[in-house]
Amino acid sequence: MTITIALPSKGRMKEDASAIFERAGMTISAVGNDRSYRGRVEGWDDVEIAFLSASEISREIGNGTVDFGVTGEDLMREGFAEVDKRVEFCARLGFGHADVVVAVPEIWLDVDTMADLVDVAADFRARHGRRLAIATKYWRLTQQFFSSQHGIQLYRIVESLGATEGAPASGSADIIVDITSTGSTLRANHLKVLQDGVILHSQACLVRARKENHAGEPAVQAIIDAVRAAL
Ligand SMILES: Nc1ncnc2c1ncn2[C@@H]1O[C@H](COP(=O)(O)OP(=O)(O)OP(=O)(O)O)[C@@H](O)[C@H]1O
Ligand SMILES: O=P(O)(O)OC[C@H]1O[C@H](OP(=O)(O)OP(=O)(O)O)[C@H](O)[C@@H]1O
Repeated sequence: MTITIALPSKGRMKEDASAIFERAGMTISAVGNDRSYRGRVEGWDDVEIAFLSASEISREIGNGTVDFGVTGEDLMREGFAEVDKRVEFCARLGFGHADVVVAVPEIWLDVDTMADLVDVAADFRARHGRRLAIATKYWRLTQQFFSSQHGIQLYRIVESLGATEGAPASGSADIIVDITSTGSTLRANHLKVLQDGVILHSQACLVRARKENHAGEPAVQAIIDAVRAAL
């Protein structure tokens, strides 16, 4: 059986992902020329590498079209409901750290916690004639956190495809749910993270698609063991 591992072909996780495999004793070389989207691993003849973007990798693992991948936990949890039934998070790799957070305008002086936001959402329609609007590209994580965990039902998600932090200032939304690492983009846009507003601490993970043909396949466990030993 050939085992396919999807690794980032570009973007912020590319270099660190390759370095982990190198340390794991799995040296990757491109098949054909340097711009090829296929690779192989020296000494591991039954393993092939597919180079994809981090977001494509999460989709391919969730659909089971690749066996393993390196991608952000946020992308997996946003992409698939009940993701732990579909995939196994085999290892947290120690890079690509970012938090998915709820952030509100700094000038909302009396809003510091999710409980405060529950009150704001409840009053919003009476005060403003419409529901609280949340800009995000993380609509699944937002719905789980607001509706299931905090019982907030009165809100509207405004899907954002970029520059989410600008939405409150431009008036297209009241608050945001987005990723932050250094916090500088939030500060530049006069937004603050709620004290209990971290939805997910994300980082790059080695993720395995739960596939029946993995049982009894020694190379599957060998890959997991090699990567864990490299951490
Ligand atoms: N400062 C950051 N901003 C955004 N994502 C970050 C940051 N730090 C780490 N990440 C993580 O990087 C991953 C996204 O990486 P990247 O933007 O390279 O991939 P992508 O979404 O596939 O790229 P593209 O949008 O170009 O297709 C996510 O898992 C995210 O959590
Ligand atoms: O907390 P910080 O360190 O400021 O990082 C957070 C910002 O970085 C990312 O945007 P980026 O400009 O990298 O582009 P992207 O959304 O295309 O990844 C992300 O979408 C945030 O806007």
